[in-house]
Amino acid sequence: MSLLITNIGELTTQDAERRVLTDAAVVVEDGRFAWIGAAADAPAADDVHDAGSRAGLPGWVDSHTHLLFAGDRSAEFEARMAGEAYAAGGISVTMEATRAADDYELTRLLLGRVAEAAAGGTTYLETKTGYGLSVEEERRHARIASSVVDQVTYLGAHLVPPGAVADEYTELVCTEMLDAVRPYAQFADVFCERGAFDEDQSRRVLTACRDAGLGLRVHGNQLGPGPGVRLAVEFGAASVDHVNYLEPADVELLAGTWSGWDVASATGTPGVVATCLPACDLSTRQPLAPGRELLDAGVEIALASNCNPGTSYTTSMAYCVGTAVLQMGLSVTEAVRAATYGGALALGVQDTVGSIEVGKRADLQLLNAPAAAHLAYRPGMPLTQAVFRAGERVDGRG
Ligand SMILES: N=CN[C@@H](CCC(=O)O)C(=O)O
Ligand SMILES: [Zn+2]
Repeated sequence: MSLLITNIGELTTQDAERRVLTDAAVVVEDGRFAWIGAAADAPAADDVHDAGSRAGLPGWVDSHTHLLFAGDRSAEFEARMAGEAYAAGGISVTMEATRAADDYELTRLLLGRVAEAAAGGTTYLETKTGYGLSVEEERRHARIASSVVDQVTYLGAHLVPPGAVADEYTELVCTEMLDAVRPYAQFADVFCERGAFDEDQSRRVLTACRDAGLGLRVHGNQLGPGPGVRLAVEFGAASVDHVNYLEPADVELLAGTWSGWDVASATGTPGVVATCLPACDLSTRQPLAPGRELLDAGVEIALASNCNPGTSYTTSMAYCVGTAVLQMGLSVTEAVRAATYGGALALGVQDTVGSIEVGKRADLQLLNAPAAAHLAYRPGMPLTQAVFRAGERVDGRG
């Protein structure tokens, strides 16, 4: 079966030339883009979807989420809005609630959040463990997550659970817990921050997970300057996430990892992606990550929702894109790229998703708007009209 999506008023491809086509069409065959061009030249297909002159763009690639959780932390949020600082310790509140939820309940909650993300245009999703924090619970969460999302990141090193001794827990994360989660995960992560894991503990986690064959990422420089970026670069991590407090040396280190990459043609060897999480920054009252500075230094950035109950309870990538344009100094094109191709780079799947190119998975969203600029021009409006993942509608409206 082939599908022609035609009458696309503005098509933002995010291909190597960053082409934006007008009056465009795409043909999908076997779940992949088989043809892209002017609507007037489009070949026939078995099925036709008329986009009604709407704007089309790649589906969002959300490269940083913590979707597997139960419980509510709105009181903690309210306290923060009244002036309290965010502290890593809140993670244990969610740990308790999540441990208490059975498989059925956790799967139901996860599916609901994935459906919400899809309705908002997300077509590729990563999620992390990190609310289990025991061998059996981390295994259980990884198993459930792997049956629902595209990629699972092992985050046993999210918090030293209450009552545990930091060095003993770190050893568990590096041995028995890692073995238990390994079959379900593609990446590993560590929350390298004051109140979570220090530099030495983070290095032990990254070493063990790298030796177990997992790709690496780091939660770094979120609550203050620290060693997160330096460690991510040292270990050749795929991404370092948060990056709110960067010293000039951190930006330089990150830029150095991109020396073998040609930004203009998106070819070469990718470096360490800096993942900015604007919804989290606003919800924790941290300075917004310096996305503009990073781009200007030649660093590829990603935008992600960081959906979690503590610091960022939203799956809305459109909100992140709008904020990046309105408050971080990115152009609409740069923000859309960071939320699509940038996310794909952070997850190592840029050859498969993240742009509209022949051969890639047919992940595309249509907006109830004539141009992608409306994402920032009309902030907060529910603009997503239709979402295709591998050529199939996933927005629940089709
Ligand atoms: N910073 C670490 N982990 C999450 C927050 C987790 C929580 O507070 O529950 C984040 O990415 O912001
Ligand atoms: Zn996170």
